[in-house]
Amino acid sequence: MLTVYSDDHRLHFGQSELVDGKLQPCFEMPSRADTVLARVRHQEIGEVIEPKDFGLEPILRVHDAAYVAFLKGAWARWAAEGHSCDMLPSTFPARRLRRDGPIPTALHGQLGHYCFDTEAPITAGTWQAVYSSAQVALTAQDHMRQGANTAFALCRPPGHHAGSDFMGGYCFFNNAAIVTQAFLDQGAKRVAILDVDYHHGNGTQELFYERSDVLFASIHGDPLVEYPYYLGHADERGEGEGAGFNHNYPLPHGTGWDGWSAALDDACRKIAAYAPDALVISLGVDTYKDDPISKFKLDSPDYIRMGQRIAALGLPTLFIMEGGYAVEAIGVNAVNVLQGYEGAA
Ligand SMILES: NCCCNCCCCCC(O)(O)C(F)(F)F
Ligand SMILES: [Zn+2]
Repeated sequence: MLTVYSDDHRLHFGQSELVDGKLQPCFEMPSRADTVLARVRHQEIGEVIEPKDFGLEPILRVHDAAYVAFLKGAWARWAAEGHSCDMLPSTFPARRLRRDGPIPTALHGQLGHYCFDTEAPITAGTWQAVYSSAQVALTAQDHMRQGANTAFALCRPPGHHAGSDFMGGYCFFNNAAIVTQAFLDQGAKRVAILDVDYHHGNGTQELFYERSDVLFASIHGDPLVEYPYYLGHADERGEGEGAGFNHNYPLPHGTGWDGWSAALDDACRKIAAYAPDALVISLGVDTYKDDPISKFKLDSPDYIRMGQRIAALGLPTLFIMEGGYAVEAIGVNAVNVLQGYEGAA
């Protein structure tokens, strides 16, 4: 299996996230990608290549142009105002404030408009890192366009919380959505996205919620008790054209393989019935029992089983790296999925 990776990810290293009232070091750190890459190489799962540059166009097929322009120019404006620390929002358009009114011209006003939380710090290198992360995903997708049946996009920063015009939860560009749209633009009729990250892929859901050419299935911590809190319930089944093409599997804290895999089996049944031309996996491994910010109980052998069940669908499958914060185990767990998929584990 080909892996696509870019060293540009280390240009993004937020120094602080606001958690429990305190600025704390970011869990989403460069060593995450380094550890996965080391395991890819150690297990010799296949070639590792750098991304090609497909430009902004495929990104703009998913993300709002004003949002992309904001992201691209944000740091320079922040630095010009004399700041050198991470750029984080402090004011948001909550209910009954005008969310679709005039976008403020002030930097802080724009920042709150384009963020949904205080967990996507913009730094000097963030633009380059997120641009390259999207190119990593697009290069893996291009490998499949050329005939490969699978590929692994070792993306960092992750993407599944990012919507058309907002960032949050360590995410800026929705890599899984960008490659999904690329498959469709290249002639695919239907694409399924299976999000196995511990957190609901609210951004991915939002992007395809009213469409029937993308089926979205997500297995995640119940939003009643888990981030992102405000999307990811089982009654969210899609709207309009998209009704019936969105499947959420919210699960309680403490869920282990038995409960988790029951949801996986149901999601796989729905994906099989949908008969997509391609399957995109938002591969987060923060479902791991020792993950510092998550509360499921999967263990490393379970990730092999996860890969095996995904393989049983017999679909062209593109793996997109999302979350996972037990850095010592993220390599084994992510690559276990890939090796389970390939039957090599
Ligand atoms: N007290 C709640 C803290 C929640 N902090 C934000 C968690 C973000 C999770 C990001 C992720 O793992 O879903 C991604 F895949 F996008 F990286
Ligand atoms: Zn996550």
